[in-house]
Amino acid sequence: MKKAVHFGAGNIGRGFIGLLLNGAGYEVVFADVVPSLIEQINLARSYRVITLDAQVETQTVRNVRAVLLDSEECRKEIVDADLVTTAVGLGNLVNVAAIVVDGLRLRKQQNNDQVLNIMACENAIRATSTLKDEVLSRCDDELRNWISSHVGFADVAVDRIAPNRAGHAVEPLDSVVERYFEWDIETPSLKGALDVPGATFVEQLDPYLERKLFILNGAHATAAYAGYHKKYATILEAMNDPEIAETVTSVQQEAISGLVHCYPSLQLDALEQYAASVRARFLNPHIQDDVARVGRDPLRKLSAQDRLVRPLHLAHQAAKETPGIVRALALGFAYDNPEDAAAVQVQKQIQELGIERAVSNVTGISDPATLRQIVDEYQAL
Ligand SMILES: NC(=O)C1=CN([C@@H]2O[C@H](COP(=O)(O)OP(=O)(O)OC[C@H]3O[C@@H](n4cnc5c(N)ncnc54)[C@H](O)[C@@H]3O)[C@@H](O)[C@H]2O)C=CC1
Ligand SMILES: O=P(O)(O)OC[C@H]1O[C@](O)(CO)[C@@H](O)[C@@H]1O
Repeated sequence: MKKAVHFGAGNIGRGFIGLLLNGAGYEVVFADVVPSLIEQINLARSYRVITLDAQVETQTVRNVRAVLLDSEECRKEIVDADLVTTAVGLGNLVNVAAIVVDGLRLRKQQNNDQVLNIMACENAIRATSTLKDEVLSRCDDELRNWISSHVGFADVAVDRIAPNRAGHAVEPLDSVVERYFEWDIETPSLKGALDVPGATFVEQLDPYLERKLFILNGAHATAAYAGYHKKYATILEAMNDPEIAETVTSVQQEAISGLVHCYPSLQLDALEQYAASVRARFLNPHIQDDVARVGRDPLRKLSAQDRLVRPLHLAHQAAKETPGIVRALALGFAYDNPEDAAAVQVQKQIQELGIERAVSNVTGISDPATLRQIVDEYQAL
């Protein structure tokens, strides 16, 4: 049986990646940093994935095990794995990289000729490439050369909303998801054959990845920050507010104008259909998704290469105005949730540096006119 080591046994790890890999015939070994989660998985050896929809569907993922991230067991699991995947949060990839390097060193020592593919399923531009850089920076030349001929690092886009479990899950390991899913895998970087039923294999990932990150995640973050501003607890409540729904639609339209300009392979009609389907997914009445989950870590979400600032630049390249994204960014800077450590850091910057310098620091935006628009919008909130 093929074996996958998946780092991060959280919402998307269990509810999407683990589920699909199990369906593709892999034994899935989860690696996580939470000992109680490891114990629960090893005790149950299975878990449920519940689809939140008009017709609730419950699937059981069997034949799973778990190991602690920083353990000998975890390093050894990499020696004979066919696949390594992650869904740990972009900032945690550095910790995964350190363990993966140790595992690859062991794999090389044991003369394992079998090729391995690695995919980081994080919401970010080319997260696998980020992981690859972290891995290679920790290797000597010999290991680096071996890796280049034996290990494929394929960038991916993952599209499925796995909301907070609270309010939905019954059993401790239940994972809850929406019905829709898309997993796009960039083929040229793969080593050997990879067959995951349900995944989409593409030659060039960027259009797929940016379409998803901007039209879904950028719009979702907008709904979260606008919802928080109006004191709504969930995305559903926020999206039922016509003013917020209008801002979300504007953000999507501005992102689309930049995407069609940048990627001729993307068709306007198809993008508009995708955007409408995304708004319908946000309005799924069976999902209570907290604005705090969707808006989490604004320091990352408001940064230069992420879901709001990058589409803003693409739209500007297409000579389009961006009032929707400007408002979304202003709302992001107004997200002063004291329970979110990154939001607290953003607020600290605003207090210490003033709003204009904080916006420029966090977003990397240097154009004075754009900065002015964001600051004016923030001050008018
Ligand atoms: N929830 C969702 O709908 C989707 C999430 N993603 C991405 O997947 C990643 C994870 O998101 P969620 O599953 O929602 O978060 P989560 O918080 O539910 O799960 C993350 C898991 O990773 C574990 N973890 C943290 N650092 C680790 C490390 N160094 N090694 C191993 N495990 C570690 C945590 O203990 C937790 O169990 C994020 O990058 C997110 O952007 C992507 C698509 C959909
Ligand atoms: O996981 P992140 O990057 O913090 O952002 C949350 C986003 O990711 C998702 O959980 C899945 O794409 C969305 O529901 C939400 O927009």
